[in-house]
Amino acid sequence: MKVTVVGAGAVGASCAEYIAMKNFASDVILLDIKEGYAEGKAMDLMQTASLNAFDTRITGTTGDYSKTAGSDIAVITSGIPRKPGMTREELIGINAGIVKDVSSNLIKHSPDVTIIVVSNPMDTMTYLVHKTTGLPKNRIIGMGGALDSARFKYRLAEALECPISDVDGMVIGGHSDTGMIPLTRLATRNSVLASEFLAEDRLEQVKEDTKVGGATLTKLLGTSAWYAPGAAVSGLVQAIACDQKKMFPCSALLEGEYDLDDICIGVPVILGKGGIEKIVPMDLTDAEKAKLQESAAAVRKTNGLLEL
Ligand SMILES: NC(=O)c1ccc[n+]([C@@H]2O[C@H](COP(=O)([O-])OP(=O)(O)OC[C@H]3O[C@@H](n4cnc5c(N)ncnc54)[C@H](O)[C@@H]3O)[C@@H](O)[C@H]2O)c1
Ligand SMILES: O=C(O)C[C@H](O)C(=O)O
Repeated sequence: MKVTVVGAGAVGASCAEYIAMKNFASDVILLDIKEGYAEGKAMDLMQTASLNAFDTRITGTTGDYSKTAGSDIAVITSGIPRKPGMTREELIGINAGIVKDVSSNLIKHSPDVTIIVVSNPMDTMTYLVHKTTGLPKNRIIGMGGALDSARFKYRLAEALECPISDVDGMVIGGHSDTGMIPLTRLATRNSVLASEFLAEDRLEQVKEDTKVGGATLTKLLGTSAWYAPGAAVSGLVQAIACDQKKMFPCSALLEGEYDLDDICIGVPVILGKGGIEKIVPMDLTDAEKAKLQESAAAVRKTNGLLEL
């Protein structure tokens, strides 16, 4: 199993590290345009192999796509991250060109690849890859909801004063400060609804803290987060590589599902060796349906800025 990670920055390197630590891939290729950067990150990570007991070979390259040839899965993390006070949508001007160029180079060398898009604004970058590459829709996946759901569970456990392993919850919708939809109505602690333990205003606070999860970290760190994003991507990669049939909310191209068409946005999907093997329908309330339509309208507005 060969996995390419484009962008050896904060998220790319974290993602490569988590993939290696899980020890399911034979090769990880790290590619960056900054001279020597990916080679340096790869060497540093390889020097953890004996310490962390993994056999995955991590190889770095400065822009040589021939090294990525025959990749089963590729992760696109190349592009600029936001600074405090910015929205993800403001990154479109620089990142759209990078993502378009990178995805076309990847496919030239790995025509059967499954692409996971991480670069922001992620839903729009995922849509861009659909519009410009011609890859089948099941093989283009945007990562956002897996991360947002992990942050939701963190906030739920904080409010419930319980271990994170006790809680379950999911975030659907656009990967943006305003577009995320943490499904508080369905959140549970060991099958008991979170609403049995938490007052409505506390659940509302959990929802709001989840939505600004990325912005909160960006303010604290001066740039956006990388540990949880890297871990979330590695989970998606593993589900595909190991044909796990695992369910994650991911940005998927919708063609009528959830009453949405020609848009990539976060909904629950099953990931296995076929990439997105199924888009899972959900019984949403009218209010949740309306929120999803509102979130989609915002994603469409950003998609409208693409030069396709
Ligand atoms: N979808 C998500 O949930 C999520 C989570 C975290 C970060 N992100 C996004 O991921 C992106 C990367 O974030 P980061 O913190 O790793 O940034 P970073 O600056 O640390 O790393 C980005 C890397 O991309 C490289 N790069 C730029 N253009 C390239 C090209 N054409 N080819 C190859 N490499 C190129 C840069 O040299 C740099 O090393 C940002 O757009 C960020 O907003 C998304
Ligand atoms: O917040 C960001 O800009 C990066 C990423 O989308 C995140 O949610 O951590």
